[in-house]
Amino acid sequence: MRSRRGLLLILSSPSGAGKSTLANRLRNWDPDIVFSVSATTRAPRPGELDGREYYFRSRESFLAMVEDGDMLEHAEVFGNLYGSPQGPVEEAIVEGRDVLFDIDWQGGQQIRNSALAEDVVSIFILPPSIAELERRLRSRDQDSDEVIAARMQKSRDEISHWAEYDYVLVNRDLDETEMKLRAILQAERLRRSRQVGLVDLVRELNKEFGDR
Ligand SMILES: Nc1ncnc2c1ncn2[C@@H]1O[C@H](COP(=O)(O)OP(=O)(O)OP(=O)(O)O)[C@@H](O)[C@H]1O
Ligand SMILES: Nc1nc2c(ncn2[C@@H]2O[C@H](COP(=O)(O)O)[C@@H](O)[C@H]2O)c(=O)[nH]1
Repeated sequence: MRSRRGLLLILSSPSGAGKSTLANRLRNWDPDIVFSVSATTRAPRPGELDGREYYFRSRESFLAMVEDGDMLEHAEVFGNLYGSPQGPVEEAIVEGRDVLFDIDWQGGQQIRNSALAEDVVSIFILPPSIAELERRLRSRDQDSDEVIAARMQKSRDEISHWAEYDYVLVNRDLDETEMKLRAILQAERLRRSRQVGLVDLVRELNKEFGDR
């Protein structure tokens, strides 16, 4: 067992700013991080696998999970339901493993207002410009013009929640943003660790002072 509870690292941003890309990079850097696989009623994109990117569920089965109290948070985003299953999150944090969420501002608010609030570190990712946000959504080449237009329209609303987050990063250069994310995670881990050996070390240091 590790000397601290795992932390809940929440990434939010307008659609296309780079959350999923950054989340994948962070997981490659530290494979011990648990990614919270959300459930959604959205249809899978080409290449997405059930249980890897999302648990793809019907509306009925999603609502049954909510009804059974199995969701830590859930929200309607761009006309579909999305939610974070609670069980894997609780398991991970008692094991001292950190959990990474790629969720919208509504989910971020719900987790910050939950019993797990003390474990949360929240990060908002801003795009460098609206034109670049649209370019990224188009470059992903996975959504129709209609879906992209709807996401662009909602981006203003998502961005209006930036100040609710502990950290705000502008994702200009991917390598630079990844380094900043790593730095935040390392600092927050240190801040929360109980530093088990510290009391003994300080006793030793004081003893050395006494011997001088
Ligand atoms: N700093 C960057 N510079 C250039 N392209 C980027 C940068 N960050 C991400 N991208 C690209 O932008 C596109 C959108 O990124 P991504 O899918 O990670 O966004 P997202 O915030 O997870 O979107 P959604 O909320 O819709 O899931 C991808 O094609 C990704 O490769
Ligand atoms: N509140 C929640 N929001 C979620 C969750 N999983 C994903 N999301 C957000 O939805 C949008 C769209 O995602 P996409 O995969 O369809 O592009 C994006 O902002 C995600 O962050 C969740 O469990 N809860």
